[in-house]
Amino acid sequence: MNELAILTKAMLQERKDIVMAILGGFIAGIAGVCLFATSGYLISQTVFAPPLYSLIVLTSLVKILGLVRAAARYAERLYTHRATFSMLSRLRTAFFAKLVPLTPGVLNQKRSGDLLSRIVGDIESLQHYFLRVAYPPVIVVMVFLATVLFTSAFSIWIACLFILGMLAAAFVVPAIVMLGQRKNHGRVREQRSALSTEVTELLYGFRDLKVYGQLQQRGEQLESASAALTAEQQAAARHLLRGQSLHVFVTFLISWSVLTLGALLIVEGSLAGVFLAMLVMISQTVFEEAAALATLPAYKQDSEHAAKRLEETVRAADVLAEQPSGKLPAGQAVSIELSGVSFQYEDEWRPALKDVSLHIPSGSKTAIVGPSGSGKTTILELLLKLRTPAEGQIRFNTTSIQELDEAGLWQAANVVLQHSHFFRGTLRDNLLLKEEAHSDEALSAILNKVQLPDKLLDDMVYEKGENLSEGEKQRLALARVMLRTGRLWLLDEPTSSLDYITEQRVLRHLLAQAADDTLILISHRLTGLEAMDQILVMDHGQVIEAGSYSDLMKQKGYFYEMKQIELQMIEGS
Ligand SMILES: Nc1ncnc2c1ncn2[C@@H]1O[C@H](COP(=O)(O)OP(=O)(O)OP(=O)(O)O)[C@@H](O)[C@H]1O
Repeated sequence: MNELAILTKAMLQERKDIVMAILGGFIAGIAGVCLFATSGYLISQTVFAPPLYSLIVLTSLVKILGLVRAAARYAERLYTHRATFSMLSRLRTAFFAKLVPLTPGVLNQKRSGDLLSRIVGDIESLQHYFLRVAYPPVIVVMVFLATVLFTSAFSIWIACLFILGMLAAAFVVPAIVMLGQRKNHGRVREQRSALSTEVTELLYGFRDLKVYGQLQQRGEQLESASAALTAEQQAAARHLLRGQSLHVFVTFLISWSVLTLGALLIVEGSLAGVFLAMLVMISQTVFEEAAALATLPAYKQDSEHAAKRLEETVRAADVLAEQPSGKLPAGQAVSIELSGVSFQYEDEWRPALKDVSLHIPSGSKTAIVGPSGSGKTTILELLLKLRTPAEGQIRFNTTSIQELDEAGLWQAANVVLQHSHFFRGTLRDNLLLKEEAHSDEALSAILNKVQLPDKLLDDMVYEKGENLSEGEKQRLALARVMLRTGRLWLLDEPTSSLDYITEQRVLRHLLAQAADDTLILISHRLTGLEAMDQILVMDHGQVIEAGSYSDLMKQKGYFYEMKQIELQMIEGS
């Protein structure tokens, strides 16, 4: 199956362990059959009061076979599990490698809880494919053929009975299980996604839900999702149990049939009575090996469904697989040109950007201002190749953005997005996200520049920066970016939560560092923009005014109006 190609590839990569596992499984299976056959024969032999040495040989054989079986089973378990865990780790890595390039797109379409459940649950389900789908039939066939060959030496009829029993165990029982499985196909997985989604939403929105008095209602929703998952899991477990019981029933049916047929053959004189117990014991052991076949279709369907969902999640990655190799010139400031750029978000009725053309000279400082929703952030996202324009061209120097490798672009840009993420760890860990080498002195100097002199590098930061104020988060994000050496700065409202004085101090250091670099600053506030070479004013996805601060003030257009309103508000407050 197409969806399982990645799994088959992972299995091939573990072929050494798989061969060892098959060898161990075969030896354990055959040793088990021989052990019970010998025990049966030993029991029958004792009736004839055989010489002591033959009893000693038989009991020793039983002991040796017991040991061999245990050792081979241990080896089988060791190698199958080692292969499974290595495959799981390969699958996770392969899935993440495909997921990372398309993360912005995937996150738009999928709820994060669903994505989490796919990453964790579905990949884990794939471990069953090797352990419970691909591997058991190989062992069953090998052990069974050897057993049938051995049995046929005593009675061809009993060998035929074994074949009949195996057909029932390998095809009829799994087919019955499969029929039942169709009914609850994928329901456990869907319920797990639903629960995971509820949990993440509750965790992310805990504070807001509490403040708005919605916590109880959400808690009840979570409980009902949990109960639904438990019910589906119980139904699936009951179904598997029914399959296993059916298999045990077939095993006993065959054992009784062997006993009856054997008795008839003994009466007929075509089978020596001393072998009857041996054949009955063999029938019980050889079908024990085939128990895994009863649940095989259920696991097969489950693995295929998991593989399909994972494939759906990363399908777009194949489209994006070919990455251009162009790079921004290292150590040089770049110019940026947008000509006739339009962009519309999926499922949105109006474009976020309409025919935007602008030029940003290399080494210049540009501010983009405009009302909320006017398309400022969208421009940055297009420049970072997080989104692709529907129309128009974007060029860095003379190179089209389509020819640039996105990783190289991110490497060359110093970016602060509207919401920076903070991880649980020390302040130092959060500053050195890229594992760049910076001394503690350099880190402390940066903390001073962003007006956080009281913070210590060993201070703990909680998950998502819970113990930091919004202003502190913004200053730490700026400190992070100021530790980088890129010559292109893309800053999306990096100081919106700072008071005016702190903002001006931080921006002064930042502009000094970026003196010769190309810098784009998105700003809601219009204060301090005198230092910018040009200001682009946006409204409804278009650049409606462009020029230096003094030009725009002289024009007395939209920017001038906005400035007057801001001044009135400052005076009024
Ligand atoms: N992920 C998205 N999916 C769909 N529409 C979006 C998405 N992000 C933004 N938009 C829409 O695109 C338009 C431009 O948004 P954008 O974030 O670029 O504006 P902005 O000027 O940066 O706003 P703000 O100043 O509030 O950050 C808005 O109408 C917004 O609703």
